[in-house]
Amino acid sequence: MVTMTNVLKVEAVSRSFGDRRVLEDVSFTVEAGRMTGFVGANGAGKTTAMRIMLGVLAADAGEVTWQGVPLTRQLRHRFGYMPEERGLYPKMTISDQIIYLGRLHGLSADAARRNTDALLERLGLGDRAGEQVEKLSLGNQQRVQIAAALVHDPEVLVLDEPFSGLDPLAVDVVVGVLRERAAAGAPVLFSSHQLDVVERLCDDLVIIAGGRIRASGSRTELRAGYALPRFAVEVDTDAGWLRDQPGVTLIDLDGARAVFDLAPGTDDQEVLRAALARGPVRSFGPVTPSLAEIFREVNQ
Ligand SMILES: Nc1ncnc2c1ncn2[C@@H]1O[C@H](COP(=O)(O)OP(=O)(O)OP(=O)(O)O)[C@@H](O)[C@H]1O
Repeated sequence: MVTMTNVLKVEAVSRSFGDRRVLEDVSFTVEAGRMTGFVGANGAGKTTAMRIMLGVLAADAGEVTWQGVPLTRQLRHRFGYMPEERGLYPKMTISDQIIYLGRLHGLSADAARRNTDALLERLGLGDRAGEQVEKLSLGNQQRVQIAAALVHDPEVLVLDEPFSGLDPLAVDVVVGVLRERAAAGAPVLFSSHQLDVVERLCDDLVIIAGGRIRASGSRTELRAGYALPRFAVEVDTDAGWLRDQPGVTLIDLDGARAVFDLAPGTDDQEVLRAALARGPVRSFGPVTPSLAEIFREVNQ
């Protein structure tokens, strides 16, 4: 059962490099059983925050807790971490490498082999298991990185750009694997620049810009919070009459389809009735902003 304390919590974390403040009072939570997308422009501070979460880098202030307990080396050992760049051993075979990492995390030889075989199979690398890592394409090396993060059945997953370099089919496979981990109760935090993937995948979102958290919460809440008073309508004939409709600002008109904003206090049903009075209405409703639109607004 997921309890309230089953969260990975970043609390008031700040970090500077020299006199440059890179993270400023950063707080957010990653809840068990949920996929949390961490998005921000280049240099926003995602990698720095993730490195602090994994103890690779110290915070100047603030702390990171798991189930209410400040992170220790021992606790972090039970985490799965995919850094932006992990040095894989180029000459080692893929399976030896993953087994080795599993053993490092305390798995028995049997368990390490079993998990490695299953993961490599799942990630589409089953028939490459005996090959050296350096012989793999970048995308396949990325799959090995994912196997490396997951081999010890971690309690918590923190993944920096797990989808970069993957083709769309590989993205789907990795999405499936991560969803399973979340469904089994792990909090999963992942950063990505592929907003379409984040939009499809995440339950919760954390948006960072210039080292500060600009928005966080469930994807549904965030989208609702940023919803503009914007509507789309599709009718059978030209929708140009909307120009003269009180309270309506036409944003886009494409023949029978139109997107428009409503002035505060204007009843959308009034506009619908006006449309119906002119003939059939095929669709009518508010436009929910995409993650890309929210992201642009936050970064303005
Ligand atoms: N070791 C370091 N020394 C000095 N500055 C650093 C160091 N690591 C990161 N920075 C700076 O901190 C800022 C945040 O970098 P970070 O890598 O966390 O961003 P990011 O959001 O992960 O970016 P990207 O999407 O490009 O990977 C950048 O301005 C970067 O130059």
